[in-house]
Amino acid sequence: MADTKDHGIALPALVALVISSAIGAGIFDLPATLAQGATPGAAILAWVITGFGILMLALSLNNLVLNKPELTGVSDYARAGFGDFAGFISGWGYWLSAWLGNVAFATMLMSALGYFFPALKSGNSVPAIVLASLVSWALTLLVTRGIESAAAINTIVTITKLVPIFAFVVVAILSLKAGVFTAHFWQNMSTNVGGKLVFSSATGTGIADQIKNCVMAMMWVFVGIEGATMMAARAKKKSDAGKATIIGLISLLIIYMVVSILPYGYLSLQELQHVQHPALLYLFESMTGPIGGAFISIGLIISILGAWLSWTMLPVEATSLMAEQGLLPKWFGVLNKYRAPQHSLLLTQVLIQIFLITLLFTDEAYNFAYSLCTAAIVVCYVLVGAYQLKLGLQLKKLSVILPGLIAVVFEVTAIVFSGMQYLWLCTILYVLGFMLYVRARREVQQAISKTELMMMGVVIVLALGAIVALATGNLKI
Ligand SMILES: NC(=[NH2+])NCCC[C@H](N)C(=O)O
Repeated sequence: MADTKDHGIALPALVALVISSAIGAGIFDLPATLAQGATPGAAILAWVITGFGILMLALSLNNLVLNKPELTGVSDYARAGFGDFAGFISGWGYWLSAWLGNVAFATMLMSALGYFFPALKSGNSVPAIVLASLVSWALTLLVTRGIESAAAINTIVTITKLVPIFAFVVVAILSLKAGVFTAHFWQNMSTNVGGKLVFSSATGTGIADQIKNCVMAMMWVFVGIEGATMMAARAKKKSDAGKATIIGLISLLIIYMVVSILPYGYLSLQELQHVQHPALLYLFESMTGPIGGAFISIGLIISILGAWLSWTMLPVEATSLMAEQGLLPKWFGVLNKYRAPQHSLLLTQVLIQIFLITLLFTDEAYNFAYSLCTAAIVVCYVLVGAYQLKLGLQLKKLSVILPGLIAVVFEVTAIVFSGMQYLWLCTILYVLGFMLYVRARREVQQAISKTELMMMGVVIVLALGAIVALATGNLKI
């Protein structure tokens, strides 16, 4: 295979792709999300750890893309490495994650609109849920009518989301009150490292707990990186793909760190914890005035709508592929006259609708939705890392083994310590998947193996446990 393609994507464009595909809604609330659980010192440490873990995942994906070009989509790696059932587990997780993330987008979009229309502010008031549902149905309808995201639209969306973020960074630097930042930062670092208390009772926990509090949010903002690294296969030069992944990820890490850490130098921790959502918007408003707030809010609205549209198309691509592979019933793959998988789109939208309604009953709608999204995608990420690890062991090559191994260890540790309850909730949605899987296997006349049955059994028991825990109030959402 030639190393250079004539029509491939050049390095700068690839880097931009990696960056813009991960930035959706998360960044716009990062300062408050992190301040709720950590002091700046702990947050920086958490960024370094998460950044490294995700980098290993990205490197694994990159290696797989280049060496297994015949495989498409994240779930294909799981299937190639560990069989059909693993492929199903990964694909279903990816699909769940995609639409659960859209629920988070919905709440964030409403909060952003709340800047202009206060009734929507909380993100999960009745008017907000009604409007979010309408937007969601509209996007689904557009995709059902065969709309494809045009390159021109993507460029506009990328610029409109990056400009406000950079404006925020510049203004935040100018607004830094050196005293606030340095005092808090070092004070926390030293007291934390000493294993004792931090300056605020609100985060009166040790450094390990503070890191734990950040990890889900930090992983959430990196979701989407897998799509961009897959695009790397279309690079002009093969070697550019790896470079783009690394440069893109490090740039992203820097942007996230700067955006989330600077505000610690503008407001005290207590104030930061109580900033309205989306935090970036209200921080910018307080730094520059109401026009500044409107500016960020419009950037945010466009960013979310753009990301939401692509995340409406992505999950049904996954289910179509699964239908083709006999992992889901053929019903999922049926295309309408616009070549869109309409059944799958409709089912996804109905589930989003149900979830949007349940948000009325949670206090932390946004946190709840993004944590579920992150937990679900961790399932796919672990399987990607595991496949990379398996290939590395076969090749006996440390440079292949290490990224896979570290990615697996990072993802598993992160979810065990930070998001177990969300993963547990996801098992309920897996039960729905199993019913479809069993049907699909019958369609392609494949028997379900004993191991598969056993694994399903375990998940079903866990799911029942989750339902009981929810009903008895032992599992809080
Ligand atoms: N709908 C989704 N599944 N979105 C996942 C991407 C989230 C993105 N990283 C963000 O920060 O907003």
